[in-house]
Amino acid sequence: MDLFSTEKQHFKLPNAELIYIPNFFNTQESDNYLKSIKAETDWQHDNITVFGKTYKQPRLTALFGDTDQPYSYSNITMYPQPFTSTLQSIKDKVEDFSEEKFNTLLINLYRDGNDSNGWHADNEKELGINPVIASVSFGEARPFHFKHRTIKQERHKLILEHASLLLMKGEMQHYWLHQIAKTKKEIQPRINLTFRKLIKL
Ligand SMILES: O=C(O)CCC(=O)C(=O)O
Ligand SMILES: [Fe+2]
Repeated sequence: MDLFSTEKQHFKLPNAELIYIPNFFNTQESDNYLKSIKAETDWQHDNITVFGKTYKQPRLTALFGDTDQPYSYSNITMYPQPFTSTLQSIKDKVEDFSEEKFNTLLINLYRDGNDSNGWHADNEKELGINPVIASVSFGEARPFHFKHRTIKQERHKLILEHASLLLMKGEMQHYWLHQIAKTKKEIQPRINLTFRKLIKL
């Protein structure tokens, strides 16, 4: 099922709340953000270990934070860099809209259709119970697939367009998995920023 339309969308799903805002930023500023974040970020290309085998992660990443608290997922530990003024101004706008405070930002760079992000939930302990995650997209539109862990007919996709904001809320990270799949299409790079709030455990 395709839930997408061009209007601001508020989806009330079983065990999740999703809010999608196309054109949260204007096109011109988003074009500039895409270029400057891509060029100015010190990208990492980490190894991940899945079922005992080690691979290069199929995308580049970077972590930014207000604190020096590291963030660990899939056997990777990332150490934050301080927010740049560009990233801080994006964060301010996302915080104003969402009425949430974030202290950590994970950025993904999907260089082309071979880059992806496999099925997972953002359910690390340091995100707390029912985290709000704010996800900003610049560049090539990519489908965001999400599926309920136990209600098998609950499988959806949302196209995350250039300049958009997606808020994931409620119990989403407990009951749902999400992914960005590979594609054979010739596509341009995409940058995704996920703002998170890490708590001290
Ligand atoms: O690229 C996206 O839209 C999703 C990124 C994501 O799920 C993550 O970094 O945890
Ligand atoms: Fe995620």
